[in-house]
Amino acid sequence: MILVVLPLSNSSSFSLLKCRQKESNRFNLITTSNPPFTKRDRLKPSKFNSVSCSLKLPSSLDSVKPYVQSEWKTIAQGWICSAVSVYSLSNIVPGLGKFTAVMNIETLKQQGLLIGLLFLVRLVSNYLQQSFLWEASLRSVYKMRVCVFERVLQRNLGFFEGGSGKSVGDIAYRITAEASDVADTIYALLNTVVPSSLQLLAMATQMLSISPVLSLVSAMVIPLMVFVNAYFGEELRETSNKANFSIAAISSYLNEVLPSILFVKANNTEHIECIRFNTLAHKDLNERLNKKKIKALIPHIVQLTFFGGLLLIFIGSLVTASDLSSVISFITSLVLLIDPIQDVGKAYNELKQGEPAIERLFQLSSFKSKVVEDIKEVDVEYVSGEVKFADVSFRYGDGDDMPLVLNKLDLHIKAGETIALVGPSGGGKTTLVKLLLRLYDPLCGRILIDNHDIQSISLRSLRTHVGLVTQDTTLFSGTIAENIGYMDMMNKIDMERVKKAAEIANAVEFIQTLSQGYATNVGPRGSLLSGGQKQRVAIARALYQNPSILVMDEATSALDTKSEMLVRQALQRLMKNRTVIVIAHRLETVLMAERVFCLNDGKLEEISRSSLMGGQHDSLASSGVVSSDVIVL
Ligand SMILES: Nc1ncnc2c1ncn2[C@@H]1O[C@H](COP(=O)(O)OP(=O)(O)OP(=O)(O)O)[C@@H](O)[C@H]1O
Repeated sequence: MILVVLPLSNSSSFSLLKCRQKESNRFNLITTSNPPFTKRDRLKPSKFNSVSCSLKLPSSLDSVKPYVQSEWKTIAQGWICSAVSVYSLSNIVPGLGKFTAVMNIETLKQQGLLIGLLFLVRLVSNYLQQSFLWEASLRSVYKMRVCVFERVLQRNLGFFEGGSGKSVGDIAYRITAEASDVADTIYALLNTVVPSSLQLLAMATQMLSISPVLSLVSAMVIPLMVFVNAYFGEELRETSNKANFSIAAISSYLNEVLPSILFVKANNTEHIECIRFNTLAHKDLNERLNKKKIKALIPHIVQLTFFGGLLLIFIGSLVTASDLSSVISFITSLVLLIDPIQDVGKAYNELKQGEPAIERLFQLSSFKSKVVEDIKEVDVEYVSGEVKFADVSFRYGDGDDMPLVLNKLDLHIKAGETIALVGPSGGGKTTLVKLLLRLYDPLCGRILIDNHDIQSISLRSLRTHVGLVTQDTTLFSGTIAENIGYMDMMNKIDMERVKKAAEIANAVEFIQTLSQGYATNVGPRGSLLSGGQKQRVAIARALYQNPSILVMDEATSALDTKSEMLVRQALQRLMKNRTVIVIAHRLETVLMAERVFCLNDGKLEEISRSSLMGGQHDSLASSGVVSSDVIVL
C-alpha cells in the first residue's frame, strides 16, 4: 500500500520538524505559511516561484540569484568590510616601501605604528567580511533547502514511486550534502565578486603608478592563468558531476538497505550487501579522488605560472630600477596580487564544482504538477461520506502503451456504508484508493464526494475528510502522543483527544506499560513497538483525525491471536459512523463489510457475501481474491 506521507518517512521526523520550529522561533520566523522565513528572510514569492516553479531549468546562477539577492543587506555589510580591508592594505604597501628610505628612529617608529594599526584594521575587517558573507551564503542555502523541500513534497506520487528514476536516498542527498556544496560556491562567488576585484584593482593601481611598463609586462601573465583556469574548470565540473552521482548512489543504497536490516540479517546476506556497498564505495573513491586531484592541481599550476612571471619581472626590475623603494613597493603589490588572483581562480573552480549540485538541487523543484489545484477549488467543511466513481479509467505513465489499471469503473458507496474491495494482486485496489485521495487524477471519468467533484475541492480539505490506515504502518520517530496527534503536531496536540483515541484503539493498555507513557519515543519508523502496537497507534491516529471517509488496507502480517483480536476490535470501532473502503485480505474482514466488490483487470464486480461464506470461497481463494488463510464463520 502506498502511503500518503511517504516522502517524509526517510528524511523527516518529529524531532526534526520541531527543531525546524525551534529554529524558526530563534530567527523569529513567520509561520503563517510554509516555508517559514523571518521578516528579513521573507522571500519575494513571485521571484522565488518564478525560479522554482518553472518547468524549464534556469541556468545554475539564475536559480540561486533570488535567494542570494534576498540577503543583500548582509552581503553589502560584507563588501563594505572588504573595502575597508583593501583600503588598509593599499596603505600598507607604500608604507612598507618607505621603510628603506627611513633614516631616523622616530620616523621609523611612527611608520611602524601606522603599519601595525593598518594591519589590525585589515585583520578585523577581513574577519567581518568573511563572517558576513558566510552568513549570507548559508542563509541563502537554508532558504533554498526549505523551498526545494516544500516543492518536493508537492510533487506527484509518481515521482517517489520511481517514475522519475530518483530514489529517496538520492533526493535526501541533494537536499543535505549537495546543498552544502552550494553554500561553498555562493560564498566563493560573493567573496570574489567585490573583495578580490577591489584588491586586484588597488594593487594594479599601485603597480601602474610605480611602473606602467613593468605593470603591462606583469599583466601578460593573466591571459595564461585565465586559460589554465578555464581548461581545468571544465574538467572539474565533469568530475564533480560524476562524484555527486556516485555519492548519491551510496546514499540511495543505504536508504534502501538499512531500513531492511531485519530482512538482510534474516536472510544471512550481510556479505552480499558488503560486496554491493564496496562496489559503490569504490566507484565513489575513484570519482572523488579524480576530483580532489584536479582541485589540488589547479592552484599549483596557477602559482607556477604566476611566480614564473614574477621572477622574470623581479629580475627585470632590479636590472632597470633606479629607486629601490619603488621596486619594493612594486614587488609587494605584485605579491599581494596573488591572493585575489587565486581567489578568482578558486571561485571559478567552486562555481564549476558547484554547478552540478545547484542543477541537481533545482531539478527537484522544477516540475509541472499533474494533480493541479484549481484556483476555484473550495474547502468543504463537512461531508457526509457519499462516494461515487463515475466511468473512471486510469493508467500509470503518459504513454498509451501502458495498460489500463482501471477501466470505465463505476462505484457508488452510500454515506456511512462499509464496502470491502477484494481481488487478485495487481488488480488495481490500491490504485483506486490513490485516485480517491487525488494522488493521481483519472484519465477520464469523475470521482465525487457528496456530489462534489474531488477536483473542485482543495487537496487539503479532501485529505482531511479521507483518512488512510495503511498496511505497512507508518510511524515517525517521535513520541506516541505526537504520532497519534500527527495532524496537529505543529499547532497544539489535544491530549484529551489523543487519550480518547488511544482508548478506542485498544492502545491504552500497552501505552501505560511504557516508561514515559504517551511521551515515550517510538524510535525511527516506530521500530521500538511491536507490529500490533504500531497498528493500534495508527488506528488511534485515524481516530484522532476523525475523517468521514476511511480507507483501510488490512494488514496481512500475522499477529498473535490476542493482538489480532485487539486490532480487529479497534478497527471495528474505527469503522463506526463513517464510510469505509477496506482493501480486505481476510474473510473475517470481508464479512465486516456490507457489500463486497471484486476488482480484477480494471473491472469491478459486486459479489454476494453468501457466496464468500459458501462454496465459492474456495474458488475465490484459489484465484487470489481472498486469502486462503481464513477463519470461516
Ligand atoms: N507507480 C506505478 N507505476 C506504474 N505502475 C504501477 C504503479 N503502481 C502500481 N502499478 C501497477 O498497477 C497495477 C495495479 O496495482 P495496485 O497496486 O493498484 O494493485 P493492488 O490490487 O492494490 O495489488 P495488491 O493487492 O498486490 O496490493 C499493477 O499492475 C501494478 O504493477
